[in-house]
Amino acid sequence: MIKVGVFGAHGRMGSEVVAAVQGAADTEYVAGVDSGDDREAVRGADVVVDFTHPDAVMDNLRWLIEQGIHAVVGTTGFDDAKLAELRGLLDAHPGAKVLLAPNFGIAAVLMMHFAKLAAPYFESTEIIELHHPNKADAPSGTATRTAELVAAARRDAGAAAMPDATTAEVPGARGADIDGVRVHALRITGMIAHQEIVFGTHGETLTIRHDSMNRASFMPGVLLGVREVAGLPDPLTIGLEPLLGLE
Ligand SMILES: NC(=O)c1ccc[n+]([C@@H]2O[C@H](COP(=O)([O-])OP(=O)(O)OC[C@H]3O[C@@H](n4cnc5c(N)ncnc54)[C@H](O)[C@@H]3O)[C@@H](O)[C@H]2O)c1
Ligand SMILES: O=C(O)C1=N[C@H](C(=O)O)CCC1
Repeated sequence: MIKVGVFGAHGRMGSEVVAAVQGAADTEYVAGVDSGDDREAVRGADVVVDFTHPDAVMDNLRWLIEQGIHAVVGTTGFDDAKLAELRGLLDAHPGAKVLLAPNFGIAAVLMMHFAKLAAPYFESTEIIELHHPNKADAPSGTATRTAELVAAARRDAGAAAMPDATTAEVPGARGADIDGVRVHALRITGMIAHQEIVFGTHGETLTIRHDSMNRASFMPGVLLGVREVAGLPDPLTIGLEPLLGLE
């Protein structure tokens, strides 16, 4: 049995994770920790799953790594500075492994993979992400990672800069520039998590769309992470792709 703790246990995602861990045959739920609770409650866990807040996650990870507890992290809002700090912490405290995935939906991971494959064949690519209005970070972690994957695939293929004649712009009208890829973030009541990647070339367009209909959709990916994290080859793994044989 894999002993599992949950940080953010009272939240929208954390409560789904508690139910998934309690329902799986090979995992044992140790404890849940939410804002203000003592993290000591998860001592004894092999793995802690973190779905908290971009402002809280680094402090949680520092503690877990110092205790040698593996972490499966869904919390978003990671930038280069946070990733560098995380790598430093893992170097200083060998033992704990961290799996950090901006999206645990298997179909969402496939969407990112397909976008990476398509990117070199199109002059233009833009991303539209649509989420519920309670989300703290924009653009989403998924959109940011998709933009980075598209940009890297275009660079590897020697693609020219995307055409864009805009010279007069109301700030924000063209979205955020992530590694040269425009990302547009919508916050819409009633939605959960959705994304479109729109590709265009002469006379043809391609749109790849993914929709999460509920938060249970993320649980197969979270449980896969819980099962695999201890055996991952590197201290830090970003994205679920290697666990699905996609790279
Ligand atoms: N990777 C994925 O597949 C995926 C899917 C959905 C959401 N997310 C991300 O997960 C995060 C949480 O999303 P949510 O919708 O569940 O948010 P939420 O606000 O519903 O839940 C977050 C919970 O964390 C708690 N919390 C805050 N600080 C804490 C701390 N220091 N220790 C313990 N608990 C703390 C809050 O009280 C809250 O209960 C966000 O960053 C979101 O973008 C990722
Ligand atoms: O609900 C959220 O918040 C989500 N966040 C992730 C992101 O930022 O990509 C994944 C989808 C849901």
